[in-house]
Amino acid sequence: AYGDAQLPYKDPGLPVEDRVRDLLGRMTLAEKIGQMTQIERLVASPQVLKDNFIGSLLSGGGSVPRKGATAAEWMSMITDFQKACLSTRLGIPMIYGIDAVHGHNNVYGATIFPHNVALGATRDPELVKRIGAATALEVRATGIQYAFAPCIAVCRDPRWGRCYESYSEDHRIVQAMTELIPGLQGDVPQNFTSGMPYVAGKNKVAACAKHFVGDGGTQNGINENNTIIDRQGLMSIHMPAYLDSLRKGVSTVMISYSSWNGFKMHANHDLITGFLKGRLKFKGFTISDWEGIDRITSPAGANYSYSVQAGILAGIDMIMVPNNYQSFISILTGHVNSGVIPMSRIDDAVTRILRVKFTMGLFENPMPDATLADQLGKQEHRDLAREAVRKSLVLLKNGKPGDAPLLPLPKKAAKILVAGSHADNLGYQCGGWTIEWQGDTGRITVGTTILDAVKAAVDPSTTVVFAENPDAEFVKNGGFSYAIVAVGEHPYTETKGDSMNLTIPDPGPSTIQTVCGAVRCATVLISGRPVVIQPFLGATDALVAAWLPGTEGQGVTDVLFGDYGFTGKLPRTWFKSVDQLPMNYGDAHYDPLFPLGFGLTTKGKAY
Ligand SMILES: O=[N+]([O-])c1ccc(O[C@@H]2O[C@@H](CO)[C@H](O)[C@H](S[C@@H]3O[C@H](CO)[C@@H](O)[C@H](O)[C@H]3O)[C@@H]2O)cc1
Repeated sequence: AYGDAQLPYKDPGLPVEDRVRDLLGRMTLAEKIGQMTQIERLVASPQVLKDNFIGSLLSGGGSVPRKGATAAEWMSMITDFQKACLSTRLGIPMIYGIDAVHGHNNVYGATIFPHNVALGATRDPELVKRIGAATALEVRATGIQYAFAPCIAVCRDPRWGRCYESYSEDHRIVQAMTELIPGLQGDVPQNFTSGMPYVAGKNKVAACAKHFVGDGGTQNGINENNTIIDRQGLMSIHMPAYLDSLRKGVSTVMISYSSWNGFKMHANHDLITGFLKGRLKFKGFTISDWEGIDRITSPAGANYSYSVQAGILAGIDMIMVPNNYQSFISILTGHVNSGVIPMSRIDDAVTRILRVKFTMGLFENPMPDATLADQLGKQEHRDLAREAVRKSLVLLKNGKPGDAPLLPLPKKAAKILVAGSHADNLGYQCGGWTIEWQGDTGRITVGTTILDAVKAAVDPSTTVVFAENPDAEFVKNGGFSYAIVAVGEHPYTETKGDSMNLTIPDPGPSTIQTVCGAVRCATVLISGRPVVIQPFLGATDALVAAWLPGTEGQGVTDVLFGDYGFTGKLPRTWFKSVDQLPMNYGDAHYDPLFPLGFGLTTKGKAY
């Protein structure tokens, strides 16, 4: 065999397309299919990667080398897998993907940024770009080169369990927030051709616009369900952000579990091949969702042979299997050998995958860069997250009718009460997709709770009392100058978050009634979406929609105490009743409690 130097595909001086063509021409069918196969780390081993020529791995939600694993331990895992892939005949490096959807959220000690709904409330694309850049560094701190972000769903019904992963009900806001892509990947160069993949090197990561297309439009917000809308509606609401993503060089597009008018997206050749690849000229690679092709049939997996055929022929290039890779590989091999799937489809998929790997420099820098390990949870990133929290909070009420505004609160007071289930719970304030797939309760990682932040913010002479759910006597007799009450939703992810009533769990509402019935109070609502608030809206003096702020709770107190003013604007309509849903800005029956764009302001010392 040639030495490395003589292998054209290994020559970084050659144009990417020449390297792709040379390498593709050398590959066996097994090596090609291996590149199209993404497996979960839990079923991977160096031997499995070598034997099957696997081209990609992932961590599903919560899938970590060890609970609390350090950056070094992550890098060590990636290094072992990569060495195996590089030891194969052609030495094609693997790409490792993970859901870094609000920071590097699977990883202990990572900065956890506010979820997308909060970022939509900031109306600040430049901030989102900076978040992307910080996230890329923290992902690279673990040796990982690929993030399954941004989710550019346009959530049209807050009953959807993933609505907090959507920047807004307004596609224009979602389009603006695709700035996360150049943050993650780097800015595309001059004379860039829309649709080509782009990643600016080893401090950046490949991004993934998801979930193509119409994931946020399912009926009644039922996860993975059916988006019933005409073509004009699909193209005007759910598609625009994909055009922005392609113009910004997004390297991959993940296909949605949902259906469009009863037709599974994972089997939709017209939209994947005809529109995304044909009309929009997308040249990166498409990737299925987790068991996405299995779920083409009902029940899932009922006919995996058909699932493989339909998904690959629709134009999906990489399959997030993620576990039964032997079955996937043997069935796909059979389909090619029998002519059910033409080699040209396989070559198109592998061409796209190799194009991304060559473009991002993976052949030149396949291994983790240990010098980036200290980027994980870096204070500079936490400060950025704190800024994002400040800018995301939406002030819905500030003082009862006839009363003076309550906010900003004085830092100097004799004694204040902090109450509520979400006041001292880092897991609750981070929400789903944090450390565990479904999120968790308690001090799950490094961060600052709202209570921690209040204690740090107030004057040293101010006594801070915490009571999670105090009784009326306690509050009445406590001599408190005012109270801060933090309550809201418990963490959820995907289907587990689907809700038909959108109420917050007890004792949230009663905690508000009890505390605010006895002392002037500011309620901080932790939720992934608008929820039912009428039961306590009259009782509270002030009400702040804080969404899912993440680890940097000081962003909340920065605006509560007036160091900064409230500037956030609702990225979603706040309904009066769930019976109105779906109800979005522009609907004929639009009759909100608070409209899209609503947000009271206060003056802060800083601005
Ligand atoms: O054993 N069970 O009970 C069980 C239940 C549900 C499962 O379903 C699975 O659960 C999660 C387990 O990690 C997976 O993340 C996905 S979700 C999918 O994952 C991608 C990769 O993480 C993300 O980029 C996408 O944005 C997201 O839509 C799937 O729904 C799996 C197992």
